[in-house]
Formats: sequence, C-alpha cells, structure tokens
Amino acid sequence: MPISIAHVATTRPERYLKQLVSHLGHKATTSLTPDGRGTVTVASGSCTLRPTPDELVLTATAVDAESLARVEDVIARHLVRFGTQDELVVEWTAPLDGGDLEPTAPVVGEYLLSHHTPADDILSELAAATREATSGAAHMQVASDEGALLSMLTRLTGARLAVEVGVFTGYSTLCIARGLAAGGRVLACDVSEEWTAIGAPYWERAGVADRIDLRIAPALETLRALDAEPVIDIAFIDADKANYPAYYEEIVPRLRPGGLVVLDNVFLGGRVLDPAYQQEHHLAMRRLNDLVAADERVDAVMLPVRDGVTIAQRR
Ligand SMILES: C[S@@+](CC[C@H](N)C(=O)[O-])C[C@H]1O[C@@H](n2cnc3c(N)ncnc32)[C@H](O)[C@@H]1O
Repeated sequence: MPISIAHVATTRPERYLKQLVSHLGHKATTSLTPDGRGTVTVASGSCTLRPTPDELVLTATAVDAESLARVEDVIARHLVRFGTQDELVVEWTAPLDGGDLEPTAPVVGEYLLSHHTPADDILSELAAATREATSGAAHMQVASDEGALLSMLTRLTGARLAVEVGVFTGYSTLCIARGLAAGGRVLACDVSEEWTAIGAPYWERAGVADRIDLRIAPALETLRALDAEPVIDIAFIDADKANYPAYYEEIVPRLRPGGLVVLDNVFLGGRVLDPAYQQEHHLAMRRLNDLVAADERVDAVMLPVRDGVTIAQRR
C-alpha cells in the first residue's frame, strides 16, 4: 500500500514547491518540469509536487508502508517549517495499494460503456464467442468503447497501413480493419494460431478478411523484418507487456509524420503507479511511460480509457 496523497491549502503553492525542491536538492535528487511540477526522490521513495491555484498536491510513493511514512515525514516536516507563517497543514491519506486503483470509478466506466456508438452484431458475437471459447482469458479483449476508439483513430489517420501487436481473437483487429482507407491493410501480429483462428470467421463475415495480413510469429521478429521506411499510419500495441519498450522502438521510426502509435494497458491496473510492484512488466511499463512522455519524436497523451491508453503521434 505505498501511495498516499496530501492536498495542502495555500495561496502560494509555487513558492513552497520551489523552496522545497531547492532545499532538499542538497540531500535528495530533485527536479522541476517546465510546467512547474516538482519531484523529490530520497532513499526510501519519492514525492511529486503539483501546484494548483489554491493548493499544493503531494503524491508520495515508496516500496512499502514504512518507507512511505519516511517520505511523508521528510516532505511534511520541511513544508510545515517553511510555511509556519501561513500555518500550512499536511494531512496524508491512508496508504493506497496501486492494484486497487482504477483510472475511472467503476460507475463512470459503466456509463462510458453505454455511451459510445454500440458494437454491431458481428463484434458482439465475436465477444460472446471469445468468452465461451477462452473463458478466463477473455478479459484480454479490448472493451467495445476502446474498439470504437481504434476504428475512429484508424479512420482519422486515413490509414492504408496499420500494424497490430497482439491480436488474440481479433476484436481489435476487426475494429482497425474497418477503419482502413480503401486498399488499406493491417499487419496483425500474434503467436497463437488457436486464439486468432476464433476471429477469422468474423473477419470474413464483416467483409474485411482480405485487409488482414495475419503473421503468426513473435511480434518482434515480424516488426524487425519490416522495411525501415516510415510508412506506418497507425500501430496498436496490446501484447506481452515486458516487450512494450522494444515494440515501441521498432514502430516509432517506421511511423510516417502524423502517424499514431496507440499503447494499451499503460496503467497496469494501477500497479504502474505503485513501486511495490517490481516484476519485469511493471518495470518495463513504468520505463516506457516515462520515455514516451519525454520522447521528442512524438506528441503523446495518456487517456484514462479502460486500463489506460497512450496515443503518441509522430512529429
Ligand atoms: C491482450 S491480448 C490482445 C487482445 C486483442 N488486442 C483484443 O482486443 O482482442 C495479447 C495477445 O498478445 C499475444 N502475444 C503474447 N506474446 C506475444 C509475442 N511475443 N508476439 C506476438 N504476440 C504475442 C498473445 O498471444 C495474445 O493473443
């Protein structure tokens, strides 16, 4: 449970933020972003500081509750001391576990699901067939609102060449294929013959089977074998999470200017925020999220859609 937040009421949040970052810079690693946010990293964890018009918002993270308490203490003690005149009060929330977080409240998620252009019969039947045939794995399929988003983004880019990494039973593949411009195709990468075979009859029924070029092989091999020319209009990454950084690095140089790479599950069910989660895929996603935000080759935005979706556009 290593995340906690404090909302510190003050009319001078920027002043206190800078004072804290500058003072702690002597004994901790600190940084300030151009838009005025600060980070303080000490041995036990870190704290981000964000000014709003009437408060300073602190978010502390650490690998365990004891370390979190130390981070909270360092930040709160200094802030209260600097703000004696303004009588600053720092009250941390009870520690939260990243695995319990959701990008939107469940009730909001439900509302969103019932307020997009509904999936048609073919997509709905593919979703039902996936639940029946794959039981526990069916949660891997994109939800209908994310599918609609993929069709829309594909259409908006006027895509003639799309790449998908992670087909499963082909729901997202079908959404992308439907958004392609005339003559377009989607290069669909997966390692499972069994799962992708479930989708193939639905691609036929939707009349898009001839636009889908399915490659059964590790996706990195397929991507590395592609021409180096920047001709991809849109790419969707939704496969093994530990390889996301490698997929991203293969795809970005091959995107045409204005082309999009769309990354699914960037939130990892909230675990990406919580340093207690240290498995390979947690580390890879954290690293990738930081890299994308700072990547000068793209403009990127992370959306609270389902499990977090990043859209990055090649400059
Ligand atoms: C989350 S599912 C994809 C869901 C799909 N986008 C959908 O909406 O139905 C992840 C898929 O990645 C595939 N996968 C895992 N490792 C892979 C690899 N190294 N190369 C290609 N595909 C891989 C799995 O077989 C699985 O079908």
